[in-house]
Amino acid sequence: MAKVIDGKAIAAKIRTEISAGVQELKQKGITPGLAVVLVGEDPASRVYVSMKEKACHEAGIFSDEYKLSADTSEADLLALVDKLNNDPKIHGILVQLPLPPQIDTEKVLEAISPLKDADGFHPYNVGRLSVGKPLFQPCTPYGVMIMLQEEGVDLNGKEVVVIGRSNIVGKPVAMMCLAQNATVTVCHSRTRDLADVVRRADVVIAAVGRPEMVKGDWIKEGAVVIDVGVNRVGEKKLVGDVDYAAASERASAITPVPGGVGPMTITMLLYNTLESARRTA
Ligand SMILES: Nc1nc(=O)c2c([nH]1)NC[C@@H]1CN(c3ccc(C(=O)N[C@@H](CCC(=O)O)C(=O)O)cc3)C=[N+]21
Repeated sequence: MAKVIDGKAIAAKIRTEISAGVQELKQKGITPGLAVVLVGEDPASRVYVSMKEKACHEAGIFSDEYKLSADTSEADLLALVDKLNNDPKIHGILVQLPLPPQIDTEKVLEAISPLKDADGFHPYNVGRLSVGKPLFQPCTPYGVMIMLQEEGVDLNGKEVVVIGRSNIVGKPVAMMCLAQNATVTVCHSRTRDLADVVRRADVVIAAVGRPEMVKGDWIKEGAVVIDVGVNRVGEKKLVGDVDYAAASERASAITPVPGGVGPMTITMLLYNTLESARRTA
């Protein structure tokens, strides 16, 4: 039976360190500040935004929330981003995705100052990561790397298989694993014989967004399984991208959903905001 990697516990430990860092900075007269911008009424997004606000509050980080109506124009959103870029109280800016169709997402992400880009989605920060000189690293993949580190998983020379090639998780986590000398394979919907590719993996990182797509018999005996999926099935139930029960029979360690990668995502957002404030000090 696999060891359960307790994301909540790791997140709690790191949040304690972040709170201490925040207090230290406050003594120098700087309060880290995060601006979160939500456009529209998507109920899931609202939940995430309030979780971020609560987490900031607990860590002593100033948080400023902007809730804009679903019909907000691109120009109005760009004007708000510009205002936040120039606001000295704000060290991190996050524009919650997805954005409504009248707004060009790339344009907005590129308008955020790369020095306040707490999500790490600006092409400047994407480039910094891919040349091995990261400034802001995207929160979910960063959280995955911290979990592996906390579990004592050494990636040097290991086979990592990433399932999913999104800009938010798949691509950046592949870069991060490469930086730690893993042999990285990135799979996607066109990958042939996906099950066989996954069977090679010492570490599987599933980030496709399809409930329980990764089957237990795809997992090599003793592999580490990181499940980034957060799929709502039915009214309330949350499941990952991995068939957890079956995969646990073969893996040496596995992240649950919920309580795995999710809590780490918000933790790394707090961390990025703190680091950004430190850089201004
Ligand atoms: N610009 C931007 N940055 C984001 O980081 C971003 C975003 N847009 N849009 C939406 C997604 C989603 N996201 C999550 C954060 C925490 C949990 C989390 O803590 N989940 C808990 C469960 C929460 C529940 O029960 O719903 C868990 O997995 O244990 C999940 C998902 C950040 N996102």
